[in-house]
Amino acid sequence: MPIKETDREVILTHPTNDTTSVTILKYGATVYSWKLKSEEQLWLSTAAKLDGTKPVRGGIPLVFPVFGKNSTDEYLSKLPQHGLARNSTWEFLGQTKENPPTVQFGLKPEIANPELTKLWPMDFLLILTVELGDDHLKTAIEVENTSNSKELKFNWLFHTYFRIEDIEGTMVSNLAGMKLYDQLLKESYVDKHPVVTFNQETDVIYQNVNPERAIQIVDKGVQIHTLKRYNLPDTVVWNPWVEKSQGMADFEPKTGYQQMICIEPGHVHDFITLAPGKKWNAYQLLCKEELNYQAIQ
Ligand SMILES: O=P(O)(O)OC[C@H]1O[C@H](O)[C@H](O)[C@@H](O)[C@@H]1O
Repeated sequence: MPIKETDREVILTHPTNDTTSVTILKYGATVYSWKLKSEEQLWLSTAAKLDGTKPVRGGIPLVFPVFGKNSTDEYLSKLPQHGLARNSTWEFLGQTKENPPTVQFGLKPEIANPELTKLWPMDFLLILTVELGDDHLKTAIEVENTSNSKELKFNWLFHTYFRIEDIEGTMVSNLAGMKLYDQLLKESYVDKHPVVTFNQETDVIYQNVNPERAIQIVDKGVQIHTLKRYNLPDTVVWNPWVEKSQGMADFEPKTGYQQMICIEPGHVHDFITLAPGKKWNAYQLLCKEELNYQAIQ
């Protein structure tokens, strides 16, 4: 059976290769494992909570309707960091395609975390589509404003934790020349480095990253992950390094920062505003590709 549903999660196995699979927790509709030919592609903390008591530390948490902690909007400012989608149990809507196996999950205020919808009383419908290819994983989101009178203002982001061998031997390509906001320095500048490398805590938001650029994670000259995006202009690059990892109770092992890098495509630099009845769509596609330095023209 290519699709297995339990109370807690949904597992898709590729019909022509049973060593390729994806596991999605209903809590947060969080993809927490993606295996390609038996090899795990995503990082998951060994202390991650999978019981719905906390957002998952690892995999692909979904960030909506606000990225980070907002301090200006009347309602969004009341929500916890990264909003309510990752702390709500989504409804499994079933399978929509046999091959590549594709499933959908839905979230609306009636089933979302009631403590949080009380703070942000908006009408919305989210549909997450997860497609497991034999060589890719695509996660697509549709946001619908189901109100007939009020605008819907939101951010969206796929908080993707990639598994890597060694952060100090890792480079991220094709972000060169992009403007970024450094969340630690609280400063904006243009990144002129040909590739991003890591030797300390990193928390930056690249803005308006050309949609045709594939972001590649390169380990000692070898491409290990390629990330493509549709309708997601911003990209957050995050590694907590030593001290920040120490401070996160659900981040284990404490040396785990060496084996992970978050590359998070989203729309977070400003808000999307949807008129009543309108829909907005976006996706990320994770795959493997030849090295292609598009940033160096
Ligand atoms: O600890 P969390 O709420 O899951 O957030 C984890 C991280 O998410 C993003 O990458 C932000 O840019 C970081 O500032 C934040 O620390």
